Amino acid sequence: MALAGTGAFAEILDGGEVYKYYADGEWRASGSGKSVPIVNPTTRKTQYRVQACTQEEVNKVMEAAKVAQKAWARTPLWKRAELLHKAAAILKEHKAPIAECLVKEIAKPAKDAISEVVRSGDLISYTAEEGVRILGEGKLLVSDSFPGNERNKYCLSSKIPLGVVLAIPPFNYPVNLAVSKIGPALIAGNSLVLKPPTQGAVAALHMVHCFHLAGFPKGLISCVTGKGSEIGDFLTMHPGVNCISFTGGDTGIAISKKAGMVPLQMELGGKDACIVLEDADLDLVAANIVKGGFSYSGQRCTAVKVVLIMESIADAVVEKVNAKLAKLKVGPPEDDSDITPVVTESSANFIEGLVMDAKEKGATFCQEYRREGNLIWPLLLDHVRPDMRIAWEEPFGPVLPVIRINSVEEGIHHCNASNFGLQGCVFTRDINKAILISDAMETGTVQINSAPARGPDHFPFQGLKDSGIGSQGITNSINMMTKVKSTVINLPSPSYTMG
Ligand SMILES: NC(=O)C1=CN([C@@H]2O[C@H](COP(=O)(O)OP(=O)(O)OC[C@H]3O[C@@H](n4cnc5c(N)ncnc54)[C@H](OP(=O)(O)O)[C@@H]3O)[C@@H](O)[C@H]2O)C=CC1
Ligand SMILES: O=C(O)[C@H](O)COP(=O)(O)O
Repeated sequence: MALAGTGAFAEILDGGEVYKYYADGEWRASGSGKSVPIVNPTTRKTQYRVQACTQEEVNKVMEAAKVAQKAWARTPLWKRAELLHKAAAILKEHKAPIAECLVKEIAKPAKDAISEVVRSGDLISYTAEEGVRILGEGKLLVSDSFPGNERNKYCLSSKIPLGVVLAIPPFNYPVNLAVSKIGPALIAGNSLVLKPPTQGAVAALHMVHCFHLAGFPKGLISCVTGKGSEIGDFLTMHPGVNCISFTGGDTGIAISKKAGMVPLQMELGGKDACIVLEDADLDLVAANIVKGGFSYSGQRCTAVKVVLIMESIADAVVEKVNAKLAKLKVGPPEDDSDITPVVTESSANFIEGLVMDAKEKGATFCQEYRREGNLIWPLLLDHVRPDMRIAWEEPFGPVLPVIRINSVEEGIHHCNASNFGLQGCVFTRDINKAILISDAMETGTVQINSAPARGPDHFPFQGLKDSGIGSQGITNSINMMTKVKSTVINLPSPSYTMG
């Protein structure tokens, strides 16, 4: 049942073929007269079209954002939170049409699509509450805590907004990884310009409309569409931008080199390692390798991307994983398949390249390699060696390499030799060993006895090395979208309270 672009969302399409972009509180067609096709990964046919916005339209959006932010900064915290709660409720109320967009644009399984929207509403509400708390207090410092000073100065320090935040989320969570930036930016008193991924842009436009329906001030939130390769640099290098929050691949590394003197929040690629010790619960390991490595067809930055398993238990675990992989449902996202088509043909081709390289170099194929269009059947590659590309590169697909190790040190070495440092996980019944290994792994997060995951969304989430800059997670995102202001009261003479 076609839900996208109808009912409450009809004005985004406005009876046309091309979804409009959002600026100054209204839906607009771009003056470029051009549009960007969004190809359905399952049918490989154009599903939707969005505006190819112009640089002039970006300039106007930035000007409006700057003006709107000044008024928004004078909006009481409770009022900001109230509007965010309203947007969250509207988002959850309309989860069906937004989930339909996720199914059609990024082939997200229907149930996962619904849960992404609900999770996003919960994230917005949690952010509203957290923001009221942490932004509702500051610090008072007295001068005499520093040697040689009397108590004749009071310093009041508080967190104030940065200005205009540019948010750029990736295709695989175009709603959740957008609101994970939008919520913190708004509660902190900033305005927000969103450039959604092309694949996922219509889901993002529907999400933006929920903020529109909630009644946010005109110009405070904008959403410009267009290929990142065409409009991206103009956005990230725009003088009107005071902060960039980006989630995606190594594009983020290039952006960090081009951006001006602005705070950057970068959540980039990952090669999350799963280290399995001999005393691990092998059924737990197998379940987490399958869930961690193959959910959403491996298209998660926190997916398990390499298994480093002690030789003595490798056969047993590989057998258990293969048995579970055989039971996964492979097909279209509408049928709630476990494995659905990857997002683009170029992504499928990249994955195939890694598989063929592994084949040439002698990896053991636990399943026949099978691909139909963008649909790739789950594939476990055993006896992978470090000279194979898949030992190091991020397939972002349902293909998982297993490297057999003979010592924990070997596993830690491989994990730390990666350019990535997002998450990792270790399976063992010995908590002391787990802590030692966690401390040794150069990653932002280590999961003990579970697969890597960003959620729940209030946990700090950060990438080291090429996996990112700064930290996400609701509290850390709110804080990084503020700066500190100090106001010092100077007394004519020292004054001490007598107690
Ligand atoms: N660390 C994390 O939390 C996450 C990391 N990722 C990583 O992202 C990658 C897959 O996501 P994907 O969307 O393909 O990543 P990309 O880096 O290709 O794109 C991310 C976003 O950047 C935009 N973009 C592209 N080029 C530019 C540019 N020059 N300037 C500004 N923005 C630009 C894209 O727009 P457009 O779509 O129009 O090109 C998209 O909105 C994987 O490497 C994955 O590991 C994904 C999710 C979460
Ligand atoms: O980047 C991703 O792919 C998401 O951040 C993963 O989120 P999740 O681990 O909660 O699915």
